[in-house]
Amino acid sequence: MEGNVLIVGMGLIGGSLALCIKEEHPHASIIGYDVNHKELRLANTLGVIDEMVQSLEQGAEKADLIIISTPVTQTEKIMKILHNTDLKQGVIITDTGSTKGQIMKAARPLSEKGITFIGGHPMAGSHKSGVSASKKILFENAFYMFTPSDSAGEREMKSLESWLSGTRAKFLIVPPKEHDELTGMISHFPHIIAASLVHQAKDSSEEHPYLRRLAAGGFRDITRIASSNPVMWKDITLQNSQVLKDILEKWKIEMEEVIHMIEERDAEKLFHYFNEAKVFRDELPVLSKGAIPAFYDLYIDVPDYPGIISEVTAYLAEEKISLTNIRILETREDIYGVLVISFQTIEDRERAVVCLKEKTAYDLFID
Ligand SMILES: NC(=O)C1=CN([C@@H]2O[C@H](COP(=O)(O)OP(=O)(O)OC[C@H]3O[C@@H](n4cnc5c(N)ncnc54)[C@H](O)[C@@H]3O)[C@@H](O)[C@H]2O)C=CC1
Ligand SMILES: O=C(O)C(=O)Cc1ccc(O)cc1
Repeated sequence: MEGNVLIVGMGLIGGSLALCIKEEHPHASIIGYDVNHKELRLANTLGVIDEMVQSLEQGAEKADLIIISTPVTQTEKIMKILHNTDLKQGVIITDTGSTKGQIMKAARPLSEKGITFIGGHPMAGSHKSGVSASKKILFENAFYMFTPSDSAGEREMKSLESWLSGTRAKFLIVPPKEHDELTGMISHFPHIIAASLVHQAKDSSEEHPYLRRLAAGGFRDITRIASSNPVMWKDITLQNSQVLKDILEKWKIEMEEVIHMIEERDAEKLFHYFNEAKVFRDELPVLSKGAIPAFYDLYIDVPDYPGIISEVTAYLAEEKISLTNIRILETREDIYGVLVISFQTIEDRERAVVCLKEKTAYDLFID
């Protein structure tokens, strides 16, 4: 497709979408705008955008597609500004916000003016933020949810799907209420729980100086999302507040029940509690991307000598296998540790196994 695409908010998601659109539609012009001039200049220097503008209006007036990828409270403000801006006939406005109910309410004045707004939410991302973390493959095979407003017809939906076809995501239309209930449960609520686990561990670390070192393994993994952008999560929590309050009330009751099982030393109920969770979790699809992206870990039992990490990563680099994270698990005092490398896809991990089996004699484990 050809035309001008304005991306407002040149962070992780805006940058990744810019890369996807440019790859699929090389003749389109990608214009970037961000209140953070440093981030905007970086997007330009990295070649993520073709042009930068100094004001929202300057970019909006010439855009055929406007993508708002800012924290959700800002998205509402930007929609108000766009409502009062002279836009091109036929422009499509979409967003990438993690909440949809309040944003779709804010879209009504735009629809009443005949401007097409299609709510959007790519269900993939990372705890990292900023344009330097953006990647073309971020949304591959992930769900991308749309909440079209009344002003969006089939033609506009098709046009937006074409613009975004380079994401290689699976498009899905859902009503805003259902969107917020679903994401509240499987994305927003887990973020609150991850943050609360870290808070409890922090309190406990004052009493137990070893805690920081022991928390370096599994605890670090299950709380990874607590390292996400706090501004973004403050906004999401405020916008999806009713859904989250209801879930947290249920969670409080469930935790009371767990306390009761422990006090009563009720082995059978405790067994069922863990077993039901295991059965449901084990049945979840493993190969598709969910709301919280999966990372595929490979454990490598490495000997203790300097330069071991660079040796292993060099083998992977030779085969052009990209990794997303690397760390040492220090679970025992007497051994150097296990090297854990995370990959974004199961295929990358399989290639890494083949490569390391060929080039080293280290034991490899997959969880
Ligand atoms: N991070 C993630 O994994 C995912 C995030 N989202 C949603 O996408 C949106 C963007 O998230 P990220 O890219 O991760 O955030 P980010 O923090 O990487 O980027 C946001 C950018 O928006 C800019 N910005 C803030 N207010 C602005 C304004 N008024 N005008 C112009 N620019 C402004 C910031 O300076 C920043 O560069 C959020 O609404 C978030 O809920 C959706 C899916 C995944
Ligand atoms: O980093 C992670 O695992 C995430 O949870 C990414 C994410 C953040 C916000 C979303 O609305 C969707 C996905």
